[in-house]
Amino acid sequence: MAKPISIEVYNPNGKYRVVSTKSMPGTRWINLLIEQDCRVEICTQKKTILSVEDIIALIGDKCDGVIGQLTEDWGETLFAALSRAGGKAFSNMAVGYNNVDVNAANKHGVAVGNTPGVLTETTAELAASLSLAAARRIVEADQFMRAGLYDGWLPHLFVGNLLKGQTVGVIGAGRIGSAYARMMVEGFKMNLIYYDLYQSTRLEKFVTAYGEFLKANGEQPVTWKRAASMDEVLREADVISLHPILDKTTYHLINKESLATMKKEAILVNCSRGPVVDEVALVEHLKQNPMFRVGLDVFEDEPYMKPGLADMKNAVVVPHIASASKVKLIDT
Ligand SMILES: NC(=O)C1=CN([C@@H]2O[C@H](COP(=O)(O)OP(=O)(O)OC[C@H]3O[C@@H](n4cnc5c(N)ncnc54)[C@H](O)[C@@H]3O)[C@@H](O)[C@H]2O)C=CC1
Ligand SMILES: O=C(O)C(=O)CO
Repeated sequence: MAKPISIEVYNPNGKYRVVSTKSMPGTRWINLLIEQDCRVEICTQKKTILSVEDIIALIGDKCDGVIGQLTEDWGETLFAALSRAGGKAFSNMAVGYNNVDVNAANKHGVAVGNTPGVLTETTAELAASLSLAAARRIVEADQFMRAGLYDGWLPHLFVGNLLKGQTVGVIGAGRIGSAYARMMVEGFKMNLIYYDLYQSTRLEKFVTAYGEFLKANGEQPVTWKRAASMDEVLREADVISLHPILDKTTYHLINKESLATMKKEAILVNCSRGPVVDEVALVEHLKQNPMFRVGLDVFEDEPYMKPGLADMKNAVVVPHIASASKVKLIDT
């Protein structure tokens, strides 16, 4: 029997009981639920990742809906528990929903929601930040400075990769991948090569128009290419950013073989989901190729990194913070 879990309650006499497994930013979502006659219970337990047992205890005997997080395993066990408690809706506070077994939810008559579109720019901006940090060796240089090792300017000190005129490769040119591509093309005048199951006509038009603008101003125009295979992107791009969904087709999309296909001095960025990259193979590749650099927001076994990754100077690692940005507050 799981221990009772601490909660904060809003609108205790509401007709529908809605549980949120975590406190979330702002109050607008709470007010919206209250307007719909919901009693809102927010889990305040000081534990970053709740277990299935913890969530079953939160659901209890009567629960109409749950708002959950990407760190939780929403499969058969939880949807069965929610359905037994009378639950009809589950909302994943995330764009990616690889942690949710939608078939199990359907089987138990629970509707599933996620948050597509709200993190497009913030995630693309972090991917751009990681691309720059890796290209210009920002973290290594920062550590060198703080260690008191800087004893004067030198022509070869922390030479990195100039992005202008290089090729950016995007794998998964959906909302986030396209936003990232636009930033890199427009911001750094990079050429684009992308691979996706679908054509991104808007992105192609954007690069064409920007190329024409540059040409009209006497500058080298940028170009785009839709690759027929992922390997084409891996072979040709200097910076490769991963933005597909995580499913069976993208699990370990980047593995020993695909890493070997990339340029020796390429930069790989992952802001999608950790298991898109075989992290053990990546660590080995980083060891063998010191000029190959990587920027990672997500990891295969979050919150852990595979052995050796933390020691690699050619890796920039941040703890899944692509969504962690503030916009002008609308409700305080
Ligand atoms: N690091 C973070 O904090 C965040 C990560 N994400 C991740 O980013 C992912 C993408 O988000 P969006 O761009 O909004 O989704 P989206 O659905 O607009 O784009 C995903 C793209 O991947 C493509 N794709 C699917 N399978 C593929 C394959 N086998 N090969 C190549 N392309 C493939 C799809 O056709 C689609 O264009 C989410 O599913 C989520 O996992 C999203 C938000 C924040
Ligand atoms: O929304 C998502 O998919 C995230 O990864 C949020 O950080």
